[in-house]
Amino acid sequence: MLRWLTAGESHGPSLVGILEGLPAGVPLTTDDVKAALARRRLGYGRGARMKFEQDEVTFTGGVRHGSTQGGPVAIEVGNTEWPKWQKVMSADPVPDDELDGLARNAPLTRPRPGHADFTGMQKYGFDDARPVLERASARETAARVALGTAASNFLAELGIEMVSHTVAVGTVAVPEGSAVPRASDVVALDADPLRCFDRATSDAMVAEVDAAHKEGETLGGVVEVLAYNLPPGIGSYVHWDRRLDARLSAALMGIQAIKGVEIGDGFLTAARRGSAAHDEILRDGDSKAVRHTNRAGGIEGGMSIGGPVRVRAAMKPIATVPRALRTIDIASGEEAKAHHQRSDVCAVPAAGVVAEAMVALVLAQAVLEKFGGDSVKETHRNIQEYLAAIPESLASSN
Ligand SMILES: Cc1cc2nc3c(=O)[nH]c(=O)nc-3n(C[C@H](O)[C@H](O)[C@H](O)COP(=O)(O)O)c2cc1C
Ligand SMILES: C=C(O[C@@H]1CC(C(=O)O)=C[C@@H](OP(=O)(O)O)[C@H]1O)C(=O)O
Repeated sequence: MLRWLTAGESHGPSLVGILEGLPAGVPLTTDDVKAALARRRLGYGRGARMKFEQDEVTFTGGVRHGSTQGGPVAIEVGNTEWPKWQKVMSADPVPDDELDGLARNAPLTRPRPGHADFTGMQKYGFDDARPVLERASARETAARVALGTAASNFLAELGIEMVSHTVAVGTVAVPEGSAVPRASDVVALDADPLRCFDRATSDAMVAEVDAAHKEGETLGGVVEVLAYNLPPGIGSYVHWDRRLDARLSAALMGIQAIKGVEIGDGFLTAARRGSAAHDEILRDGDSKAVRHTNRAGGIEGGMSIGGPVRVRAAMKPIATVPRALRTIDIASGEEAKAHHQRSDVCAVPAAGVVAEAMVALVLAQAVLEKFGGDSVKETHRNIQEYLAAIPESLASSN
């Protein structure tokens, strides 16, 4: 079974990700991971930290000469800002006189509504929000994107390709029925300030971010991930926790600040009449079955149907609002304004890259469950055999 785990704090020396269960023979290099991490730093509206901080990538296991070996893949994402945080975040005890007067070490006692600060302090018994926010921070998503690179390289070897894009920022959304990107559009998407596929909407999104920034506000939005060429039958209808839609939803909801997930047309479908809600099964000429619509987002009965998988995730606005929200100062017991030093105005484009990584991990896991394989070649062979064994009467072309 493919499984993964991350460790590390926002201002620690590094984040670490471990991915276990990936077959041997997946092409994977330091540059691949660096490129993916650079994409996660993109996006109009991100804070200063994205510019001065760098991710340093080191493989510490599982990869040799640019190819996975079958053992756990371990990736370390070092943080170039570590020297500034060494004392504050030291694993070993630091003498009081060395910490005294360090601004970075001042206790954070005004928890931010919308972040993990307050309840994290209650739960772990801290009187300072620092240890909570260090792990709750979405900096952790750098480790997930690093692992997602390995998963998407595996999927690419099987012909499965992915792309993500921004479909809404605040109240600005791409028009209903707009064209969706293909994997080959990634370069153009990454060059867009909001990673939006629609030029006019992207311009309006930039204006929305500028307006929010000026007013001391923050923004959320919606991202979409598409996966092409997934064989039919990935996932299962037999148990709730093996359904592909359930697993994708959990993975996307597990990203910091994601508050809603849609599979295909999702909530829109709920308002439709049945005759306009599904994807009819038609004949492609005289041969294969084909769908001319993709309302279901490529998933029926908890299984991929062979068409593009399409999922959306809704992100709430950033919790560190410059126009700080009311809270309680835990030290004084008085009402106060929540702490704010700096923050992203909008991190929706970055969330799209993270969502793509999470979808890649779940799809790689589900593909391996169905097809197995200790080498990519074996997985590939198993997929080919499965597809070849589907009787002509059931063959589909998308
Ligand atoms: C890519 C990304 C960047 C984020 N940047 C910030 C930020 O700069 N400031 C902030 O307060 N929250 C930021 N967040 C959101 C917090 O991590 C999130 O609000 C926090 O985990 C609480 O959300 P939850 O209730 O969903 O866990 C970011 C989230 C993501 C996915
Ligand atoms: C560091 C990253 O994102 C951070 C996620 C984050 C949060 O609260 O989630 C808060 C910000 O950090 P800080 O409060 O130190 O400015 C973001 O910069 C990153 O994505 O690499």
